[in-house]
This record gives sequence, C-alpha cells and structure tokens, in this order.
Amino acid sequence: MSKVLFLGPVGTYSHQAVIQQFPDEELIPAASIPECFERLVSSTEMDYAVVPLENSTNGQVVFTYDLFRDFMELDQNPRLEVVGEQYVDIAHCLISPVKLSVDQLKNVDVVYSHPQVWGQVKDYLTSFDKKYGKTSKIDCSSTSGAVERCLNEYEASGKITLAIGSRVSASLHKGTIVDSDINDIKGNTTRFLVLKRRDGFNKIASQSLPPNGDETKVNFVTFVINQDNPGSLISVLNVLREQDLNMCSISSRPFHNHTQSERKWQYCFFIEFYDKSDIDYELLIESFDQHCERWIHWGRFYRNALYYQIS
Ligand SMILES: O=C(O)C(=O)Cc1ccccc1
Repeated sequence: MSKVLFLGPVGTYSHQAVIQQFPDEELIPAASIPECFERLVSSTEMDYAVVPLENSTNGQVVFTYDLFRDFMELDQNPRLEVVGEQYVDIAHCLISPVKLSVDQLKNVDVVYSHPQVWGQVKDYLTSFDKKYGKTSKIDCSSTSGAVERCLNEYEASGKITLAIGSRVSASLHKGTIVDSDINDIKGNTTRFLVLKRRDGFNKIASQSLPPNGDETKVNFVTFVINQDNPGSLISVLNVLREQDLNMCSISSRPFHNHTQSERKWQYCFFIEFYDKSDIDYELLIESFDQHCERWIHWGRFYRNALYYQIS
C-alpha cells in the first residue's frame, strides 16, 4: 500500500483531492504544504504527496509555487516530480461551534480559515461584516484546521468564533453550518498536483500516473533567466514555438538569486505546455540550457479530464 501525504487534517479540500487520486492507499495528514514536500523528499517511507497549486477564483496557491522555486534554487537535482493532477470543487461553508442566534453572531469577532480562502469569499465577508459587525480574519494552516481550532477554542474557553471550510470539515469536527455555498464565484475549483519522489535525476522527468481517459500530457517547467539580456524570456518561449508546443499556463513568483540576494524584482517563471509525440527532448534540453540561468522539468503527467469541467 502506498503512503500519500496531504495537507491535513482530515476534511481539507486536499483530503478530498487525495481520496480522488488514491482511494485505496494510506493517507497521511501533514501540518503544512512545506511539510508535504519535505517529508516526501526526506523519507523513503513516503511515496506521494498531493498539494494545492491554484484556484480558479484567486489564482496561485503561492506557498506551493514558492516551494517549487526554492527546491529549484537549492538543488539542481530536486528529488521530486509531478506525476498527476486533481481538481476539487470548492464549496465553502461558514461554520460555528454551536447553533447561534443573530445576537450571538453580532458578538463574533474572529473568523478562521486558510489564507487562500479570503480572496474566494471577499464579497461574502464584506456583507457579513456590514450586517453583524467587523470580524478579524485569522490565517490557519488549512480550512479543516481552522474548523478544528474554532471547535477546540469553544470547548476550552466557551469563546465563540467562526471558521470557513467544507461541509465535510464541519461534520468531521462536529461544527454547525451557519451558511453554505458562500464562495463569491460559483464553479470555484482548486487544482492539485500529485508529487512523487524522483529516484535518480534525469533532465526530463519521465514517470506519470496512468491516464484517466484523457491521453493529453502536460509538461511542467520552472526557470529563471538573465533579466539583463533583452529578449531572454522570449528566447525561452520561442523554444516552445520552434517545436510547435502549445503553452497552457504561465506565471511567475519573486526570485532572490542567492548570488545577488540584495537585488530586487527578479522572477521565477512557471510554464506548462502540452506534450507531442515528436518532441525533440534533446533539443529542448539544449535550448533551455542555452537560454535559462537554471530550469527544472518537474514532470509530464496526464491531463485530468476534470480540467474540462465547465462549471
Ligand atoms: O485548507 C484546505 O482545505 C486545503 O486543501 C488548501 C485549500 C484552501 C482553500 C481552497 C482550496 C484548497
């Protein structure tokens, strides 16, 4: 049986993603996204990890992007590869420890959740604060961890706070749902990546989980360029055009080159592009070597059919 790390505790959206991917394996809750990366790389006991990457409402889960960046910066041969992806519909609920009257709601001054949530319920919380009074938003390591903290605080001190998480997290932690489906944008979906320890290093990560009906494969690459060379980013993207490779995502995160740490406004780029049967990977490696200060090919994995879900 494989051991699979996920952002816990049980009831997180990551928990749902890992159940979708590995319904019959041993699921191991981690306290944070960095812990998922670190335990997978450092412990031969662990086989996979499932981490949130981006959300359809408010984009990057920056903690995960920054971990890919840092692993690339610290280790030219990071022992990790991306072998799959999952998609989870996000349906946030406002959760309390007990059933609350309107007056009790007016006395609540704290709401707990994962930082990624605030951008997904901004309008909802603005109108909530107008109706019931200003609340402080407190970050927790996960949505279900936020619900757990809300219930534990009530048990320990009787203080009534609120949390935002899934309906499952309310059930598992015996919370009460005050309001449901509170996302500002319907069809809110989070994309997760499935990580595997990379045994030995090859410039092109080759393993992937079996296809799920969609035979399209996606390549995931991070790179940094010499930003003082005009056209350096175009030169890298031209590598894809020259081989008629279709890019399906591009994003960036701040990058602090360890040799120029005092320099600001440098970027690490993240691109994904679709596979083709006739990719000349030797040429791709040569071109990335030529135009990038450093780069890592994290994986070639099958596109999950849920990617195409329209709402
Ligand atoms: O905290 C969770 O439930 C997670 O899995 C991270 C997350 C948080 C908010 C939306 C999607 C995933």
